[in-house]
Amino acid sequence: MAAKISPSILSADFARLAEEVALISDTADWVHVDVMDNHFVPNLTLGLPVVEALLKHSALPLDCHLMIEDPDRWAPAYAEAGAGSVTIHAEAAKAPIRTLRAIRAAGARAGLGINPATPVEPYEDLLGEIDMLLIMTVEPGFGGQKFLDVVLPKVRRARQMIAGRDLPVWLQVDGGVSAETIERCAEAGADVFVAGNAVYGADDPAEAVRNLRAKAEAAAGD
Ligand SMILES: O=C(CO)[C@@H](O)[C@H](O)COP(=O)(O)O
Repeated sequence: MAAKISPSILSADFARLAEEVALISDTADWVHVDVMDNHFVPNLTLGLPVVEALLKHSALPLDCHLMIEDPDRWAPAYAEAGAGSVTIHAEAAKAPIRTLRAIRAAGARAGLGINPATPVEPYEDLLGEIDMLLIMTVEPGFGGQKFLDVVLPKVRRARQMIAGRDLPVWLQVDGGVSAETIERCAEAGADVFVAGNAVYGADDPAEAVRNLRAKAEAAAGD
């Protein structure tokens, strides 16, 4: 599958979100929105009202990543609001199958996220319930952290699991993805790349997205 780039607005100027999203709307595929509640992760960002507002101003679908303690309660509302994709964390969800089905029933793609130290194997049987598996390549909570190479073998195993079941599940990596690290992620089998600092920290965010895509596709042999 061709690489998909999902710039994270965590690294954008929160006071100018619509303009920041417009900067990448011609070159990116998705807009990654990090919802953090200061419980599941030690940071507080934004929630449903901001997502609803942003939906009216984004030409690209929103890829909402819920880093919150109670995703079972909140995830369906993001899908109903019009998010293109809603990802819940395996470590937080108490009823993941019900919640993933509710996300799909509301018309969004359902994502399951796992932290760097969470093994992927226990979730193999859930692959049929999801459209995307998100593997964190930093500890969740903040942008601008160093990429964790130690997670790459898990990305490789996840790709094998998905291929083994012949499922159309996208494999997303999130955290520390940059022009220096994206090739390693693509070689390991990732096909959706979240990048915050590498895009919004660049002088030309649109060009940064083009560059990331070119590197990912070259590494994947696309
Ligand atoms: O979910 C998170 C952080 O928890 C990410 O989406 C970051 O926002 C990615 O930012 P960079 O590491 O690419 O700067």
